[in-house]
Amino acid sequence: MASTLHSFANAAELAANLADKVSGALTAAIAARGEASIAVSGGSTPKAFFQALSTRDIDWTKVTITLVDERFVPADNPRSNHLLVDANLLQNKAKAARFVPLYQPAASVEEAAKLATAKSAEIGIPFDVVILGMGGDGHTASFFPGGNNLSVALDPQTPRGVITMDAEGAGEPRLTFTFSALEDAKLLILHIEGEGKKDVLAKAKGNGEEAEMPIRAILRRATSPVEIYWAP
Ligand SMILES: O=C1O[C@H](COP(=O)(O)O)[C@@H](O)[C@H](O)[C@H]1O
Repeated sequence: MASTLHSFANAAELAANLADKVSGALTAAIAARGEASIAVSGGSTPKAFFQALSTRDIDWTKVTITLVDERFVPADNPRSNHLLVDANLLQNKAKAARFVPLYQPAASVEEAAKLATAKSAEIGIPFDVVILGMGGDGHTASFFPGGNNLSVALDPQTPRGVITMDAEGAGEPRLTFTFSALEDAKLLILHIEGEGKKDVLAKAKGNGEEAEMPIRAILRRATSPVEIYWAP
C-alpha cells in the first residue's frame, strides 16, 4: 500500500497536527459506532504528541487506548510504555479514556501474552487508529531484527493478538501486537523524528529483506495506507 510523507518544521508543529488528525479520526469513529480505539507506541518520540492529544475535545469516555508493544516490566518501571502513556496521554481530558495494558503480572511473558490477547480481544477490530514508531535499527512495535518470534509476528496468517519477542536490541522480553492486528487500522500512522530516522526510512524503502528492517513489512504490505509524520 502507498505511503504519504507529511513533513513539519519542528516537533511541536508535528505534535499539534498529528493530535488534530487523530482527534478527527476518533471523533468520526465515535459518531459512526459509538466508540473508538487507538493503539500507540512507546519510546522517546511520542511524548509531545501524547500531551497535545490529551487536551483535545473528544468524548474520551468512549475511547479505548492500548499499546502496540510493551516491555515485560510492571507499570512503575521507568522503561514501561504504560508509564509513559499514564504520564503523558492519560491526563487532562483524556483521563476519562479506558486503558488496556499489554503488561500483565503473570509468571512468564508467554502467559502475559495470552492474557493480553484475551483482554485486547474485547477492543473492536480493526483499530481505528494505530500510531507506530520506528527505531534506528528499523524495528517497529517490537518487530526487532533478529527477534526470536519475528517471522511469526510478521506472518499475515498469524492471528490478531499479542505475542512475545526476545531480541538483542530489545532489552527486556517484549509483548507486541502481531502485524495482522496493526496493518489494517483505519488510520495507520508512522511517527518519526530527526534526520537520522529519515535516513533509516529511506533505507527501509529500498530493496532488502523485511527481517533486516521489519518496518518494511508495514511499508510494503499494510492494507491501509501509511501516513508518515516527520519533523527534524
Ligand atoms: O522500543 C521501542 O522503540 C520504538 C521507537 O522508539 P523511539 O525511542 O526511537 O521513539 C517504539 O516505536 C516502540 O513502541 C518502543 O517499544
